[in-house]
This record gives sequence, C-alpha cells and structure tokens, in this order.
Amino acid sequence: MDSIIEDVQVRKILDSRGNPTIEVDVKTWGGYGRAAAPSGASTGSREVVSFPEGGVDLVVSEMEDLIASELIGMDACDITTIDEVLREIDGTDNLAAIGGNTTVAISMAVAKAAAASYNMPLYQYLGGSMVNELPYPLGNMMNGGAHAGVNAPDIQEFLVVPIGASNMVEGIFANASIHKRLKELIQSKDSAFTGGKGDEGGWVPNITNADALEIQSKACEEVGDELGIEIRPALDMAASELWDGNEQKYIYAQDGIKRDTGDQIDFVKDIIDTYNMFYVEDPFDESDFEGFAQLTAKVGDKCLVCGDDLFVTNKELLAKGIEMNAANAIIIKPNQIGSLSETHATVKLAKENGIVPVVSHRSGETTDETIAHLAVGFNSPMIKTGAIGGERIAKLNELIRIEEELPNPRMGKF
Ligand SMILES: C=C(OP(=O)(O)O)C(=O)O
Ligand SMILES: [Mg+2]
Repeated sequence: MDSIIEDVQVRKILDSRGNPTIEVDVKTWGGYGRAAAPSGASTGSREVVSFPEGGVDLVVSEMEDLIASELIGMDACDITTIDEVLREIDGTDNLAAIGGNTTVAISMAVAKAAAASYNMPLYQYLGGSMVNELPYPLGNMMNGGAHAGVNAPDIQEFLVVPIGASNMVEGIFANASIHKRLKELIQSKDSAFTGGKGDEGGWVPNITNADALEIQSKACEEVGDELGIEIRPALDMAASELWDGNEQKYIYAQDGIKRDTGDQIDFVKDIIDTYNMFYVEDPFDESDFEGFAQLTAKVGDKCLVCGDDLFVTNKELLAKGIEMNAANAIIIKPNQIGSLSETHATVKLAKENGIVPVVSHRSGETTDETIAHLAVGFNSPMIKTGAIGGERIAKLNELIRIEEELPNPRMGKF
C-alpha cells in the first residue's frame, strides 16, 4: 500500500521568535509529508506540554529512533491509531515525556504523507471532494500584552475581519491595506512611532487601549469604504494575562485601571456595542466559564465570543463550555492538544453544537502552511493567521493557491 510509513525524521529548526522548534518528515511508499510545530507566548495553563525537559535537542538525539521504529510499517491513513501510539510512547496525560509539539508535528506530517500517497492536497484528503469553502482571514493589526513590550496597549491583539470580501484574495489584500493604513493612523496619535511590530506582525504602538480601539475602527471604516466591502474590528483580549488572582482583578497597566469581573463584563460589552465588534476572544480569565457565559448571554446574538485559553482545543473543556453556554466560538490550535485526531474531535463537537471553530496560528510560528489546509478541510469559516510577515503569509498565500485549485470556491458560512 502506498501509504505505509517507510521513514520518520525529526530535526530542530528555527521559529519566528528565534527559538528552536521541531520539524518532522514522514515518508511513505508513495508519498511524503513535512510539518513543523509552532509555540505560544500567552499559553493556556491546560495546554499539553510543548517539549520535554531537555527541549528539542533531547527529542532529536534520544527519541527520534524510538518514535520512528514504532511508526515504520504503520499505515499513514490510520491517523487515529498513530496518534494513540504516540500517546502510549509518551505515557503521560499532558504529553510531558515527548512533548505535544513533537506529537503534533508527527501527526500533521503523517496526515500530509497520507494525502500525498494518494496524490491529494491535505485539505481535500481531510475534507473530501465536495469541500469548497474558504475561511475569512482574521488579521492581526496591532499588538499589545504578552506579544509586545512595555508601553503597548494591554489588549493583546487588535484584529480585523473582511466580512464583506467575496473571495480569499480580496479578503487577504483588504487586511494588508488596513495594516498599512493603521501605520499612518498610529503616527497621528504617536509621532515618535517608528514602525515596531509584535510577534504576529501587528504594529506595537505606544498608545492607550482607547486610542487603539478608535483607530482600529477608523481604519476599518476608511479602507472598507475605499474597497467597497464591509470590514469589522475584532479583539483577542488574552485576559488570563491581565488577571491577578490575588487581587481578583484585571490589571490594565497601560491605562492604570483595575477591573473586577463585573466591571470587565461591562467594559467588554461596551466595546462590542461601541465598535460593532465582530469577534472577541478570551475576554475573561481561562478559569472563568461563568464570566464568559454572562457575556455570551448579553452579546452572543451579534458578536462571536471565542474561547482560546478557556478551551485549549480540548474536547472535555469545550463540552463544559457547551453545557454552560460559555461561548459561541472556539480557537483551534493543534499543538494545544497535541494531535490531529484530537483536534478533529474537538472541531466536530464544536460544529455539532453550533460553535464556530476558528483555526489559528501561534505567536511563535514557522513557514509551515498546514493550518491553511486544516481550515479548509475542517470547513472552518475563519482562520486567524496574521496579516503580514513571512511566517504569516506562508498560510495566507497557501489559501490563495487553494482558492485557485477549488472548482467552485466560495467564502465560508457562520
Ligand atoms: C495566538 C495567540 O497567542 P499565543 O500563540 O502566544 O498563545 C493567541 O493568544 O491567540
Ligand atoms: Mg488567543
């Protein structure tokens, strides 16, 4: 059979922050797949462990042979069993022994090798021949919080969604135009701004959260009018990073303001109402399902309230969120859970319950383009993968190629 695994190779490569990460090559009798793992900065505490103590070097020097000897001879099409074998090799609940980044890179490389064995692109192998929907690009425009330095806004990500775009190319270039326009708008608020960028390619301005919100909205209106398409603002508040458990408050250091949970609900609701936000991610600490539920009850009919650190792509945590009506969207980051089959199970549960799955990059990325295929193959209506920067455009440009390949492409449905 063409999809029988012949070889597995593991190597250390650079990520976009200059840190080591892992890349895996899987060869089958009839194909070949390569994938690399990303890494987070504002990670959820319930994510699997990225690497064992000893890091990538230990994986390469001591684990490659063991993993390869287990996988050689298996069928790459049987991804679920392969993911189970990887979990057995690891032997811990949180993948601390060989690392979730090791297992996810292998899992994704196996899937790509399986697809290649049958001469199919990954999105088609995962999604079937009827797949034809593309995800709206949720583009990162300005960075604060853990993805930027001091003096930046407290809110981690100011994003935009070109919701009026009629195709992928239009959406991707609309986001790039907003990114350009924002540089000028930032300079109008901060004349000393020299064009510094954060981890995901968004600008890092020395301005208040309120000013950032104002110019984000202005850029959406101006560029949206010029291009003749609706572009809506969005946020990732990454509020676990703002939460101080001792004080039981969210600390907005740039603004010198502290908010308790009730204040935070009012603050976020006010932002959503004022700026017609399309999407708000992690508006509360990762343990506060109740705060999420209260906000979703108030704004869930007009805004996507999305859990990232809250769910960490974990099916059990999502099930709790569904039970509590905590959110109406979930971020999907395969390395939070450590395998493609578990990622798929979480996406499936989300869709069965009307929760929008948003396939996402991490702040530390490589030029790996796998998530572009996952977004299309899993039929995710939105992908969060930056707007500019080599490791971000690797995914966006792949989506442009996928759009060209699809017989009847159309933008996704929410
Ligand atoms: C992409 C994000 O950041 P990180 O990869 O640092 O978790 C995020 O919080 O959505
Ligand atoms: Mg997030």
